[in-house]
Amino acid sequence: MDNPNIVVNPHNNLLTFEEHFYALQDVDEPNTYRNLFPYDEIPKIVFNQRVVPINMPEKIWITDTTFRDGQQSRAPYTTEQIVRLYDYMHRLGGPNGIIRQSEFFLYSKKDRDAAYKCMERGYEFPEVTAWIRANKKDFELVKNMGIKETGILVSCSDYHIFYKMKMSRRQAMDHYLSVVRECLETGVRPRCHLEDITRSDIYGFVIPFCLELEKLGKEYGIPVKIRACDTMGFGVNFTGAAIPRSVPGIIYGLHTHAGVPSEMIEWHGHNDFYKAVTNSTTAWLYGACGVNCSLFGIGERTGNTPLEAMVFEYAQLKGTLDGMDTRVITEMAEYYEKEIGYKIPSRTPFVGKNFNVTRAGIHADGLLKNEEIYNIFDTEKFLNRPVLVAVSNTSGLAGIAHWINTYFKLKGDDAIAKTDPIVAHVKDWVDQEYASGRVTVLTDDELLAAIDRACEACNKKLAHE
Ligand SMILES: CC(C)C(=O)C(=O)O
Repeated sequence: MDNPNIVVNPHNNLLTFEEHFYALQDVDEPNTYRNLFPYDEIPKIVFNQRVVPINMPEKIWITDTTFRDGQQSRAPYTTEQIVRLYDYMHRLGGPNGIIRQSEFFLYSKKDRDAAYKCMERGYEFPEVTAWIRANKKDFELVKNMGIKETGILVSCSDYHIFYKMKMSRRQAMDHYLSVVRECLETGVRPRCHLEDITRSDIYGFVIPFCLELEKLGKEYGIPVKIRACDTMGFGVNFTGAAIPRSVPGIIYGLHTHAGVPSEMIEWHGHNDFYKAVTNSTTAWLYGACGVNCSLFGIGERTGNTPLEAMVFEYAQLKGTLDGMDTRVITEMAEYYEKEIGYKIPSRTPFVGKNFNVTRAGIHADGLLKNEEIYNIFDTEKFLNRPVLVAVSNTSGLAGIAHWINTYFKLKGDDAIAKTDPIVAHVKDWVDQEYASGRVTVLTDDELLAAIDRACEACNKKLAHE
């Protein structure tokens, strides 16, 4: 054989090198990786010291699952709410389409109406894609609606294959391939959601399966997307950690061994171990172009990767926002709280009420001297959210002065100093409040009233002098 990349198997079929080495391992018993996931113990992170190279694609992007995985975990949005959020996402993602796609259920008429209404907006980005039952009728529906891509569930761990689907790996793979073929026959681009990849047999199932998917895609001239779903949030990004938990290892395997181009690899994370954001960033760094996110991380259990977080990860990695308008994030948060009625936890980065609010007096003193000392970046410029000091028993004169300056937008020579008598008056009142047993922070209205009283008192004093 001249070509060293072609191998002849015992049945005399010509196999590529990868197919030969990564043949499906059709095991009799499920591999549940009991050493990693003992179930009656906390899952383990093990290291095999295999290190794979960083390989960030030149173009990276975000895809959105707010209306699919995000909606699975809450009461359905109304059509108007979906369209409004979609409009916001279009503005946030900017003209370069950094928020590239958004996926929609098409099960009910209401689902389809929402998808239609978003498509009618005529935006190039985010492209509307589908999530459907994997059968011919639904592929036809996708096609007839003019949608080019649909998600298809292809669960890949033995937990799913053996326990949920009650199949062997071979049966599962054949079943998935026949469904994907049907999709390709309709002319719709399949996006294969490899559910539970972080508990799957990467070499024994995932890579052989992806090699077959690649072949199918080539046969139909339609590239097949691979979405690596960290369904239970088990992924880790530590150097030298072993697959299937290693995010770098999984992305490397898909790209290098299964030959999936970076543009066709997407990571879908969950936050069960607080790692959704960092795992998604890792997926970018090791060769996935796409990370799939939901707005504010709202999704199953602990949620998905928050979309707004990846906007800032993008900017940090690329050194540019590439046209994204981050101020829209604040508008979305306000809309979400006022119109949808969801209270964003106050400490949520970038959007929570307190994300850039400092309370301790000593910090407030620093802020008053130079706000960079206690603010992550110019949050007023990028999020329309000036850095704030909440007034409490520990705020001190500096905290109260900062609150007044921020609230009344007093800058430069107009700014009030912590030595101003008005500040001292307000502080006396604050001290009395806490001395009489108060434990909560002061509200804006209470502070405004205290400032009015302080101004009156100072004016009276001036009049007497
Ligand atoms: C159901 C699948 C596709 C998913 O969203 C996940 O694995 O989190």
